[in-house]
Amino acid sequence: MIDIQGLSLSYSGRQGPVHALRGIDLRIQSGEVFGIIGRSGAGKSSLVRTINLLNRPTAGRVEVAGRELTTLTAAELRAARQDIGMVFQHFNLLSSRTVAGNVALPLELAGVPQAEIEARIQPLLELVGLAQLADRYPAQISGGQKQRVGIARALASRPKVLLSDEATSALDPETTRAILDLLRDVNRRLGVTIVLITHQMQVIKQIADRVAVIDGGRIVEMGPVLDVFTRPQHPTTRSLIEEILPASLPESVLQQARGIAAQLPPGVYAHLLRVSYGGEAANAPVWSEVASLGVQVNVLHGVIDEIQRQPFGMLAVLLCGADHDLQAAAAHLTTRGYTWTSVQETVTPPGSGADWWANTRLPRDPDEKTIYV
Ligand SMILES: Nc1ncnc2c1ncn2[C@@H]1O[C@H](COP(=O)(O)OP(=O)(O)OP(=O)(O)O)[C@@H](O)[C@H]1O
Repeated sequence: MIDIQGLSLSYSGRQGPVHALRGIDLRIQSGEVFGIIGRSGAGKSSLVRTINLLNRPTAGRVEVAGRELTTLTAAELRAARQDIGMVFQHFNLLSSRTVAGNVALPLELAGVPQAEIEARIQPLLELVGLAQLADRYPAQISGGQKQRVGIARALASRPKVLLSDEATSALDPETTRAILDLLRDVNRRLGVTIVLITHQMQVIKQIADRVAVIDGGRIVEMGPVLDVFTRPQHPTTRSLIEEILPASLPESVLQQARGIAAQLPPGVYAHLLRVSYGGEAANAPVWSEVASLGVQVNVLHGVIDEIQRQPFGMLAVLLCGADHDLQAAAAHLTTRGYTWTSVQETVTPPGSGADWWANTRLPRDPDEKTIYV
């Protein structure tokens, strides 16, 4: 549905050009909900505004619904944009028009006959749950309701693609969930492809099928959401996921781990792991299997949730056992499709010194210091 190749965009700034997009390649399938996430300034808005050519790229091509947009004349582009609806963070409603009047506006501008406009408006308002508020003005409705108007307006021209630029960033968490549910519903019922820009992993987790992580105008990681959550590869992705389970374990959890570790008999070691898993991997009775290897399991902290109706978990787990049993336990987690990293230094009991850890020979994750300590 969307095919982007070699897309670059530079703005002219006071101190020379600003390279907002640097060679983006992206293919989004028909019917997908595709999330694009990144920190402030990463290039998200630049990218989404280039997909409907509100920004004209410096280089590269943008194909939407089979049409290469950069080659179209102004009139052809206006026609092509009927296939692309857009939802904005701050709703962009006309305060002088009612809810129904706002939804009708793009159809009026496109010259759709009045009778057809009236026939289209009511089903749209019903779809977004605003059938009773058609005659209210924007000042008389809530933020969530305003965004519902924005979504109905974006759908009025029956687009194939809906671009959502931080559509929920101005809303509270509960309203955010409701609006994301609505977008999911629109995607399923109408088959509209949705491209969703956000800086929040929670948003991606709730609604997206696949996600691209953008950083410095480049896509640094891309994949199905569950894979990216359970096996993040890029530091930016990892830091965005920390929104779900923070990088620093609470001091109380570390104290608990230290307390347990301090009481272990000679020859028994403690190893604090941060473990993540998702999908099929959640079906196995992993912790009882690890326990049967002679390793004590203490789940100290974490989240268990779902992504795309599949189980997903991120846990801080203290494993205690003999050296070779700990190694077997870690290998077993890997076999079962769990990913893990060590949180070592933080649980070393005071006074035990380096030797205490030197005796545990679990392989160390090279990134461990940058992640979960
Ligand atoms: N009109 C402009 N002129 C010059 N530079 C711009 C312009 N718009 C954006 N930029 C710069 O381009 C880069 C990407 O900006 P963009 O707005 O796409 O990022 P973003 O990821 O959407 O950020 P945010 O979440 O803060 O909106 C930034 O360095 C920004 O300062």
